[in-house]
Order: sequence, then structure tokens, then C-alpha cells
Amino acid sequence: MADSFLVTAQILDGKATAAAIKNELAVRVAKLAEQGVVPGLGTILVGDDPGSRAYVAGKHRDCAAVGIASIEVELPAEATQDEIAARVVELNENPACTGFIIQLPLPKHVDTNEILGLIDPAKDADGLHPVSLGKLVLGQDGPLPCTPKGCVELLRRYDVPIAGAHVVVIGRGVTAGRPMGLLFTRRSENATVTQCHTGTRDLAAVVRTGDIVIAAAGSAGLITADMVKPGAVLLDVGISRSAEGKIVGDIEAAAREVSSWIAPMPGGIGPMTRAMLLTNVVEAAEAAQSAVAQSDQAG
Ligand SMILES: Nc1nc(=O)c2c([nH]1)NC[C@@H]1CN(c3ccc(C(=O)N[C@@H](CCC(=O)O)C(=O)O)cc3)C=[N+]21
Repeated sequence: MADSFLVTAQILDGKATAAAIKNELAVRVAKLAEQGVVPGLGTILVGDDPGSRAYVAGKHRDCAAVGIASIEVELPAEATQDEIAARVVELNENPACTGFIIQLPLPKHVDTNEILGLIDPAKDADGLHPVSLGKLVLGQDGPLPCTPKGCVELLRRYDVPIAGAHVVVIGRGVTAGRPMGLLFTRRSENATVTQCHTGTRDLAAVVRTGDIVIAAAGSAGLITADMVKPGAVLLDVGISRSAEGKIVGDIEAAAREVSSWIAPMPGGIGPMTRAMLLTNVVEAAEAAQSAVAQSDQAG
């Protein structure tokens, strides 16, 4: 009954969940340390966009909290393709760096795909290397893109059912929308996904069919309350800034009154994305360590 949802949605608290995940990771990092392994996250930041700088700083704070070492590479906005490529190769070869990311977007004069393709797939912490995305398509194990992985993890930790749900994704960007559809349609998630984008003819009609609506368009207030099926679960992934510099999501505030659960922006998927980056770094270090232990045993 629609009326039963005319109450404010319960919050999928990404900040609290990310904090719990970080506590779990700290234990795993301590175990690795006992075996002499210290995971190290590298970041490459090009230019001085204040938003990007703040995200990268947040990632390094997270690392410190969990016991992961961090390696910060910064380049000016004018850095050439070759200069950026050289720093990627450097991190590929640096044994202290077990995983790294290139903060996106890169300046316009840079060929982003070429740079992403230079990352050693074994050190791809973001799951955005073509090999990692290919593995996701093929159903092979590999690092998963952090934002979609964070969406699945948040829903799981609140016992929101995913299997069989109709998930409507709005957006097809490489970090969020595109891999979102790939993740939610895996056998292990088993959702039915409709991927919407700027070419979608009647967005409102499609969104209204969603049991779970994941808004990753980066268009402030795009999803309005009237588009939401009563009782739907909403994940707000889009990030824009208002004229006053406030963070605004893709989902208008009034939509909370019709939904059952919402991951708000901020406080929802952003912190989960960061927690999944740490998770990818720890998982890769654990996999490398157990491979070493096994070959030691084989003698
Ligand atoms: N290679 C690459 N990988 C990324 O994962 C990546 C990227 N490039 N470029 C930019 C986007 C954006 N992104 C965010 C992560 C966390 C928050 C986050 O934690 N936000 C807080 C608010 C932070 C604040 O107050 O500024 C929140 O939602 O509560 C936001 C945005 C990762 N991205």
C-alpha cells in the first residue's frame, strides 16, 4: 500500500558502515603486518581541482586510520601525457606501492584511457583498468570498481534484498554507472538492471519501475519524488555543488518521503567508495601474500 511509505525513508548510513569496514580492515592489515607485509596505496593527482584534492586527502586519511602506507604523487595541471605516464610506470615498479589509483578526471589534454591502460593490472586499486573491467564482464575474480562495490556492500549490510529486484541505474560513466549494471547483473547479485542515460526517452516512466534506483548521473535533483515507486530503495551516487558550495545529490529531498531506504549524498555511497578502495588494496595484498605462502610450501 503506497500510504504505508508516506514516512521518511530509513537511512542507509554509509558513513557508519564505512567506519565498521575500516575497523575490520585494520584487523586484517595487522595480520599482514605480522607476516611482514605492509600494503601501500599510491595516488596520482594531476592539477589543483579542490574537489579532487579533498577526495585524495580523504583516501590518505583512511589509509592512515587502517594501517595502510600511502604514497602521494602530485603533478601540475600542465603535466604532459608522457610525464603522467612516467609516474604510472614508477608506481608500477615501486615495491612499497601494492595498489594505486589515478584520480579522475584528468585534464582535458590527457588521453585518460591510455593512462589507465598503463597501470599494472596487479596494482589496479580502482578496478578501472581494461583488464579488470574485462574480468568483471567475464565473471572472473579481480578488483571491482569501488562505487558499485560500495553500493552492493551497503545494501547487503542492511539486508536489503538484491536478487530478483529491478534495479534502475541512471548514468553510464566509467567509475559508477557503467560498472554498476555489470555488477548488479552478476549471478551473485542476480538483479535485473535497466541502464538509463541522457538518451533515455521517458526517464520518469522507467525510474518508476525501479525497486532499487541508483542515481549516478551527476545532475542535481534529476530524480524527483513523483518518479519514485512508493517503497523503492534509493541510492544517491551523483555529486554536484550548489552555488553556495554545498554538496547536492541527484535525488531531490522530497523523494525520501516515498521511499523505504535511502543512501543520502553526502553520507552514503561516498564513504563506502573510499572503504571499498581500502578493501581492494587489502584483498590484493592478502592474495599476493597467500600466493607467496603457497609457493614457499611447495618448496
Ligand atoms: N580514479 C578515481 N576513482 C574514484 O573513486 C573517484 C575518482 N577517480 N574521481 C572522483 C570520484 C568521486 N569520488 C568520491 C569518493 C568519496 C566521496 C566522499 O566520501 N564523499 C563524502 C563527502 C565528502 C565531502 O564532504 O566533501 C560523502 O559523500 O559523505 C566523494 C566522491 C571518488 N571518485
